[in-house]
Formats: sequence, structure tokens, C-alpha cells
Amino acid sequence: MTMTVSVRERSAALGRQVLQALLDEVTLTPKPGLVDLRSRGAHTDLNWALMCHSACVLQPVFAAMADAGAQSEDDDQLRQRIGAIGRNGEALMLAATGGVNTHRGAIWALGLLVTAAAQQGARGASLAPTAVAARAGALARLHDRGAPGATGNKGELACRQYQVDGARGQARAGFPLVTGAGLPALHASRARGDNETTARLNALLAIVSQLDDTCLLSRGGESALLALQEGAARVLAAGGAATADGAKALLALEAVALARGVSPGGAADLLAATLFLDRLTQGEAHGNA
Ligand SMILES: CC(C)(COP(=O)(O)OP(=O)(O)OC[C@H]1O[C@@H](n2cnc3c(N)ncnc32)[C@H](O[C@H]2O[C@H](COP(=O)(O)OP(=O)(O)OP(=O)(O)O)[C@@H](O)[C@H]2O)[C@@H]1O)[C@@H](O)C(=O)NCCC(=O)NCCS
Ligand SMILES: Nc1ncnc2[nH]cnc12
Repeated sequence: MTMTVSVRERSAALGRQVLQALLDEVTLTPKPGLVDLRSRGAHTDLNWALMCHSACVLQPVFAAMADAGAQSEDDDQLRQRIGAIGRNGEALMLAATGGVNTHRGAIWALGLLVTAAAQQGARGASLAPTAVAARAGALARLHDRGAPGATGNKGELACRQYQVDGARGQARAGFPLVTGAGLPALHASRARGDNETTARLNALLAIVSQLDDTCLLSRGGESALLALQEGAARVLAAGGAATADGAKALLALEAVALARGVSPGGAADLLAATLFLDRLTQGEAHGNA
């Protein structure tokens, strides 16, 4: 009995940590093309308040996935369970936003990661980012029998048209751009004394510079993807968002995103995933500086 209560409490705490990561991501400012505290970026149907509302509505969904992860004995059953919770979460999101896709990618990526973190925690296994991401990747590779054969979503269509792996591929590979780009950039930036906002912006740019983001592909095609990847790499090569040259390059990147009407929504989700994994090992020490 006491055991059940403490599993629930830990799951609820993980749900709050996901919520915090989503709020930190959307509040991070200035982001190129994305919704932030200043603006809607390249979006007409999204804004900061709607993104925050959506994140709050989804908190119990992430806690339910964590609960499933903590209590699971069998990976295949767990995969079916979180697939169902994720689809229900998507329906809740659409009902709460009047049909706007605020967090589909986040439900997918952070859903897998929070499940994996809860499973690792319940087994007394490592909560290191690489261990949690690898566990999440293993879950993503299992067949979700409740999933429709085709979603018809823009990401899926872009994957087919441009021969990229998209959100599914990133998860099945164990989130290599979270562990290999976002987290290293976040930590390197903090280590050289950048403030937390700059460190998070540099983590986002490191992800944008390498990700085949289907949000960019579906709105702007390959030329938009390349323009954003190269623009993000230029900010980092100039020393990152904290330097004068980097800040100039970031403004130029934002102008490119707005002129093309594109937004790196997949990279934003992976930044939230980066911040979640960082928080798992760092505790709640980092505020929005
Ligand atoms: C397996 C799914 C991820 C279904 O994916 P599908 O291929 O069907 O396509 P999408 O709906 O496009 O979902 C993919 C979302 O993932 C984000 N993303 C894009 N590229 C990548 C990438 N390379 N790596 C990781 N993540 C990526 C992205 O999400 C963000 O963008 C959303 C806004 O996108 P969009 O609707 O295109 O919006 P706009 O461009 O603004 O549209 P318009 O205004 O122009 O109309 C936003 O939500 C961000 O989150 C992609 O959208 C999965 O969804 C699935 O199977 N779900 C059900 C089960 C489940 O959730 N399980 C979870 C636990 S197992
Ligand atoms: N900040 C943001 N702006 C637009 N789309 C997003 N998807 C996830 N985070 C986002």
C-alpha cells in the first residue's frame, strides 16, 4: 500500500518535471521562428499562453506514462499501454487547444523518456541521460499495435517525400541529438560561464544545426531545412548566442525563419527533452536566468 503511494508520488513528480521542461522551452527567448515570450514566431495559430495551457493539460498524461513505466513487468505490454495513453493525450491536447497541434511531438518524445526514466528508477538503474535515452529508444522500437498504419500527419508525409527518419527515427535511435548535441552544448555553454538562457539557446541551435526537422521540411522543403541548419551552425561557429557576432547571426537566423514562414518545432521538442534529462540528474537547480 505504502509502496503504491510512493510510486504514484514519484510518477507525479516526473510529470511535473516534464511540465517544467515544456514551460522552460516555450519561455526561452529569443528563439528563431518558434513561439516564445515575445512572439508567435512563424505561427498564426499558436502563442505562448496556448502552449503553456497545453503543457498543463498534458501533465497528468506524462504522470500516467511514468506510472505505467514504474509498474511495468513486460516491455511489450508497457509499449501498448503508453501508446494508448499517448493517443488519448493527443486527443486531450486537441480538445484543449481547439484542434491546434501544440505538443504532438512532445507527447511522443517526452512520453517515451518519462516512461523510461520511471522504469529505470523503479529498477534502481541509472538515471544518466544516455541510459534513460537508450531505454526510451528500446521502447520506441517495439511495435505499437494500436497505432494506425498511417497517420497522414505532415511529419509522416515529409519523411516519405524527403527520405528522412523524422520523430520516429530520432526516438528509435535513442535520441542521439539530445544526448549527442543538445546536452553537450548545454553543459559546454554553462561550463564557459554563459547564463542559463544562453546555454539553452546554444543547446537548441546545436539541435537545429543537425536535425532533419519535418516541421521545416513540410512547410519550406529542403532549402528551408538547409537554411536553418546552416544559420544555426553559423551562430555556434561565431561563439554562440552570448557573443556579439553570435547574437547578430541569431538575429539573421530569425529573419530567415520568418521570411520563409518556417519554424523548427521538432528541435523545440528535443530541447524540452534535453532540459528534462538534464533536470533528472541536476535536480531543480537551474532557473530561467
Ligand atoms: C509517431 C508520431 C511522432 C507520429 O508522427 P507523424 O510522423 O505521424 O507526424 P507528426 O504529427 O508530424 O509528428 C511528428 C512531430 O514530431 C516533431 N518532430 C518533427 N521532426 C522531428 C524530428 N526529426 N525528430 C523529433 N521530433 C520531430 C514535430 O512536433 C512539433 O511540431 C508540431 C507542430 O507541427 P505541425 O503540426 O506540422 O505544425 P505546423 O507546421 O505549425 O502546422 P501548420 O500550422 O502549418 O498547419 C508541434 O506539435 C511540435 O511538437 C512533429 O509534428 C506520434 O505522434 C505517435 O505515434 N503518437 C501516438 C502515440 C504516442 O504519442 N505515443 C507516445 C508514447 S509511445
Ligand atoms: N516553442 C514552440 N513554438 C512552436 N512550435 C513548438 N513545438 C514545440 N515547441 C514549440
